Amino acid sequence: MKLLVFGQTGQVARELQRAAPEARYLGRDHADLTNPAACAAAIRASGAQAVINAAAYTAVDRAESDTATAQLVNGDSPGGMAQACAAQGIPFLHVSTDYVFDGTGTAPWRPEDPTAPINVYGRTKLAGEAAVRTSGARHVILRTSWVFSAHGANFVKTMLRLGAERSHLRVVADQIGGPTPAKGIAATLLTLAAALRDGATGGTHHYAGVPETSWSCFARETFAQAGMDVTVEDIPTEAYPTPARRPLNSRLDCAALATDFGITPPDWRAGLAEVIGELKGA
Ligand SMILES: NC(=O)C1=CN([C@@H]2O[C@H](COP(=O)(O)OP(=O)(O)OC[C@H]3O[C@@H](n4cnc5c(N)ncnc54)[C@H](OP(=O)(O)O)[C@@H]3O)[C@@H](O)[C@H]2O)C=CC1
Ligand SMILES: Cc1cn([C@H]2C[C@H](O)[C@@H](COP(=O)(O)OP(=O)(O)O[C@H]3O[C@@H](C)C(=O)[C@@H](O)[C@H]3O)O2)c(=O)[nH]c1=O
Ligand SMILES: [Mg+2]
Repeated sequence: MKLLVFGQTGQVARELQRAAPEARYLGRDHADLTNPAACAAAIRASGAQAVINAAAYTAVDRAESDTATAQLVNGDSPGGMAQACAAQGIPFLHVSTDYVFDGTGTAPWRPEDPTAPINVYGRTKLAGEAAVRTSGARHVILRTSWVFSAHGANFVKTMLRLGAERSHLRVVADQIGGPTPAKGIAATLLTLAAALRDGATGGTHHYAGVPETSWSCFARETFAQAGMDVTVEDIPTEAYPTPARRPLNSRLDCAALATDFGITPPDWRAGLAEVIGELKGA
């Protein structure tokens, strides 16, 4: 299958490159997501049989003050890509986030549950979802959460960096979710791209790591696996002020993906061991 991917340097894009090196990857210099028309034109010129968008504006705090850019990248360009896919008659796969939910309650969010983002990043990602759904393209919107890998910026790498400088860290313990290895997201996207090509009905699906955990427990497991002697103090969200509000309940119910496609949630602790091994080898 001739596959076109938006994104080259991001966590998911890097894992896609490993799993599907034959696909074509467009970095910022080839397709700038602040320019929706250019993204659509890149698809029309590509001759691709399916398109994956693995690029996004993911700086959650910066998005609060850089709203227009976040909206173009997360909202408008995915819409332009999906419309171009609809016109070409090819499927479009898009990645979204737990941050489209408001984080109330403790039940895992199902794909059809009401969305109500509480920060700019989440609102712009939700706008992207809506634009993809109304484009007329056969599509999958794959929501995931708390992505980590050996590449790019993520919580694991932040913790390893801070833990090398300090023996005591304070980390929020009341935001609960599923850390997700980028490698598993890439494999899932490739499986779904093949299924769409073969005529599967798409829709909105959830894919996140298990078991559910807090950021502070995620940090502790990171230090345990890395063999670092760092104590992690549990703190409430209020004790770690940030420009963007973050949902307390980021649990994603991934049952539909298993029922429809046989894809089950990854154990993030195994994914973490792989990533730490990769970082140590680097
Ligand atoms: N990271 C996370 O924790 C989560 C991510 N997601 C979603 O998963 C998907 C993949 O995220 P992830 O791999 O972590 O992303 P990263 O933050 O690792 O990388 C973002 C990618 O988007 C690219 N990008 C940003 N702005 C532009 C632009 N204007 N034009 C072209 N490219 C641009 C970046 O390119 P450059 O290097 O040039 O800046 C980079 O390749 C996204 O849709 C994201 O919303 C969902 C849940 C959690
Ligand atoms: C560095 C640090 C962070 N924290 C908190 C802040 C925050 O609540 C939590 C995680 O921090 P991050 O900056 O990694 O979180 P954030 O960038 O908001 O992560 C999110 O990114 C976007 C793209 C998504 O789609 C989400 O699924 C989620 O992964 O940890 C501490 O409590 N102590 C610390 O020392
Ligand atoms: Mg971040």
